[in-house]
Amino acid sequence: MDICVNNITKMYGSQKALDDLSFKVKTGEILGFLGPNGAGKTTTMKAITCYITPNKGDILLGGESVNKSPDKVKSNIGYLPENNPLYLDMPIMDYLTFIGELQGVSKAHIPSQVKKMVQICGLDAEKHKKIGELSKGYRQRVGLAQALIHDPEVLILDEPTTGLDPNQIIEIRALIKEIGKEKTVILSSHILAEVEATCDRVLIINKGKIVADGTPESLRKKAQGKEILRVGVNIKDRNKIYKALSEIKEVEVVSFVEDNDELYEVESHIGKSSAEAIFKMCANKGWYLTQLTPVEKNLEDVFRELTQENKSISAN
Ligand SMILES: Nc1ncnc2c1ncn2[C@@H]1O[C@H](COP(=O)(O)OP(=O)(O)OP(=O)(O)O)[C@@H](O)[C@H]1O
Repeated sequence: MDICVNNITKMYGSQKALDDLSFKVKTGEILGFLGPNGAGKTTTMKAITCYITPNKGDILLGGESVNKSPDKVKSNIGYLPENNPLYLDMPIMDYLTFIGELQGVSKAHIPSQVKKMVQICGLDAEKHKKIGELSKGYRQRVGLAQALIHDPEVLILDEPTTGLDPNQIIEIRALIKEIGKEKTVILSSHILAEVEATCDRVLIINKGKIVADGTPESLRKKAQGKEILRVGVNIKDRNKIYKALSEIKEVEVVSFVEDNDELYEVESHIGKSSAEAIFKMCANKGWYLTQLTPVEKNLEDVFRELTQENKSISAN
């Protein structure tokens, strides 16, 4: 089921939490929603799930509007809110049955749906425990199970791995990827590795506006701009190498790499590549080239660049 967010603005008093925000998510996509604290991720998710009403704009889920048909929209959404609020005194099975009833699953189907969720979310070994007796990772699984109990087509997950240990994070990410094969998923995070590991596409939001949109790979490439090469030359006289590299016409900046007296970082002029000239120069001089590799910006650099300054890129 497609999601179309059309020009939504949300004000909290005089504060603009969302500023004319628009984006689309296609059926079957896992979209990572990234942004620093206060960027507007939770507000966007609450608007999609009809928990808040935007001051302007509309959101369509499979063509149904959050403004005109909120009940229809809600019936198609599974939501795991930030901090995963759960009834700690309830046993897992009772809790899932209760949520199934609230979500309008027919009485006849509730036992089989609960059983299915327990199986999909890997809760079988713990299913007779009270929620308060579970580890954080298992509580998160219960949160996912409650979001999925009515078999929604869209899943909205607000920071689903917050507070989990590294093993639990890997398990929950794998579970989300598996679920995402059949559902449209939006997942918010400020952990870059999370969206890289789980999502097909990334939206970066800052101050209520989209500042980047694309696959993790395409965003990295777009943000790359200039070629940066890591160059290794096995010659003791560093200044001699530095001077020779600096004199190559395609090269703009040469830097020493700390803690390694064989390595240099070479930045080319915009639109130029220095790799061939560096290779030829070393061959001509009889210098042994130990490394010539492009330095890739990672998503963390892209994120920092885009959320510190008012830049924006689209990699679609
Ligand atoms: N109920 C509210 N009343 C007033 N301001 C709010 C309310 N909810 C959110 N805000 C403000 O709206 C802005 C966006 O908040 P939001 O919670 O959507 O950000 P976020 O990207 O989810 O942040 P975080 O990563 O810290 O959870 C923030 O400046 C926040 O203080």
